Amino acid sequence: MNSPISTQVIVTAAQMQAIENLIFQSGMPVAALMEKVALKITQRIAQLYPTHRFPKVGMLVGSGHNGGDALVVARELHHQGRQVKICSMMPKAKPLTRVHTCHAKAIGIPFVSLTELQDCDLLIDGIFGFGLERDVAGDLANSFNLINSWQIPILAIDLPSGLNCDRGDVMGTAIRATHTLCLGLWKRGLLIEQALPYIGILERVDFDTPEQFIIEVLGDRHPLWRVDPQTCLRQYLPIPRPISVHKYNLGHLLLVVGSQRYAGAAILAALGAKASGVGMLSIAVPSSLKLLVLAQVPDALVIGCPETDSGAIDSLAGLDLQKYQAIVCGCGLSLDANSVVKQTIDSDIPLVLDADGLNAISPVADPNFIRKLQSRTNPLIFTPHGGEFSRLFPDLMTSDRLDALISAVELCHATILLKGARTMISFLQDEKPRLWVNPESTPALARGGSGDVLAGMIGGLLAQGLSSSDSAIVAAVWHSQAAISLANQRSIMGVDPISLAHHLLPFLITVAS
Ligand SMILES: NC(=O)C1=CN([C@@H]2O[C@H](COP(=O)(O)OP(=O)(O)OC[C@H]3O[C@@H](n4cnc5c(N)ncnc54)[C@H](O)[C@@H]3O)[C@@H](O)[C@H]2O)[C@H](O)CC1
Ligand SMILES: [K+]
Repeated sequence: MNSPISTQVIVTAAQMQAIENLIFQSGMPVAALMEKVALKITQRIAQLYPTHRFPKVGMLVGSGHNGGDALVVARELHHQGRQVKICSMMPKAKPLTRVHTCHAKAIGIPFVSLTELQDCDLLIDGIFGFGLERDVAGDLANSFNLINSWQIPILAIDLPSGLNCDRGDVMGTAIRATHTLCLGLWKRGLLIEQALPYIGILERVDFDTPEQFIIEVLGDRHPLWRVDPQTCLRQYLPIPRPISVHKYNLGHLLLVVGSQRYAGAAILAALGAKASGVGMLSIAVPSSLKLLVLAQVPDALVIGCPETDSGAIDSLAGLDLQKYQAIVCGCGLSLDANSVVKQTIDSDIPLVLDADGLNAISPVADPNFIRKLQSRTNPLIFTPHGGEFSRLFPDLMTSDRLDALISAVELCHATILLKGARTMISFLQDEKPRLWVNPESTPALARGGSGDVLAGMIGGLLAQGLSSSDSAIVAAVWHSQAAISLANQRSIMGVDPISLAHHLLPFLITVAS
């Protein structure tokens, strides 16, 4: 994923502070950086919240440099003609915050009690940034709850006050922002699902963090990265095709999918795979589903397999798995096809395991089986949602999502795509774990069948020669961006999986233009 490092790296508060210290030690004054950051915040406020619609702005100011940022913003907004009021939320302040307080008073900005901010059109949250040390409690917690009850738009500087910068959890209570301007580098806690209800729309305000300082603190094998969706799609899609290429050189993908109970999943995975542009698509289904699937995907080679009494695939007898460039196994398979799943793992062909393909191997606990997974020479991709992940790795879900995912990857050496409001993809790179967060999605995707489309897309990209990590990341970004685009056209209720699959390619044209 080729973008400047500062646009993609995810850091903890301690790492951000260490990078900031290098900036200061090299000669940049703290006050100068605060001015630079605050001016950029002010410019963004002017774009997002124009004066004619948001004339009265209330500043919530804490004791640290987050409060200092807010005071510089207050000064600038005042000079630009807004009606600014400031509420100092804490009695003491750091020296730099104190001098900005004095200046703001001297130029006539009123300092008021909290309740006097209730008539504002916009609130700026500069109470805590990455310096939050303990739970928000007592009167301060009551103030946070009061602010949240007002229904006034709130723009949070760096992060919503009360959110843990690293874990994204609420420390006591937190401000529910409508917009968050993350300063400098992406903070870990802002990319964690439980923080989402507090963050609103998330943006990063760049202040030209020097790359050498980032690398000095993070090293060159930093694990946590945020995908830039537009860059990712432009870099990888559409997959270029030589002018005289043959369909057999564009990958042959096998889907091992479907059961009488879950027939639709086979079709949805096939539609996702088709959109990937894969050269040849074969679909192994229980024989009773063959005509149904063929009618929906006439361009695929549909293979009717022997089936169990319950209508699941009984065996892949007669299929030479070695002739495929990739296999997707699991969508709608049911739990009666477990032996088939084992067969696909034993084949050592690049493999995507989804849904019942994952349930068939849950929990991953037997040391011999783990060794078998580790010793595969070809890519193995797991695509669990949270529930499937917990069943796969019951001992790991106790820690936070990012840590749990990295531990799972270290355990079984697979590429794992953990689905959710912030889908994360982790894998080993040069034997070290790496994790990418897909930062944009839509709740429109919380719908049966979305995951089947995704699994097919990943398989199609894998069969065409993308690495396992690139296949998973590119498919996740494409899937979610197409869903966002479709939701904009048809509302959040209109993103059913068939429509989504049909929208994948038209959406791609809009990205390229
Ligand atoms: N490189 C950058 O990202 C820049 C960051 N800036 C801004 O500075 C803040 C971080 O500032 P800092 O002073 O370290 O911390 P805070 O402003 O978050 O506040 C800490 C302050 O609050 C006290 N405190 C902590 N927890 C509690 C609590 N639960 N209850 C009461 N009081 C608490 C603590 O003792 C401190 O006094 C960063 O987020 C940016 O907004 C720079 O301005 C520009 C560069
Ligand atoms: K804040």
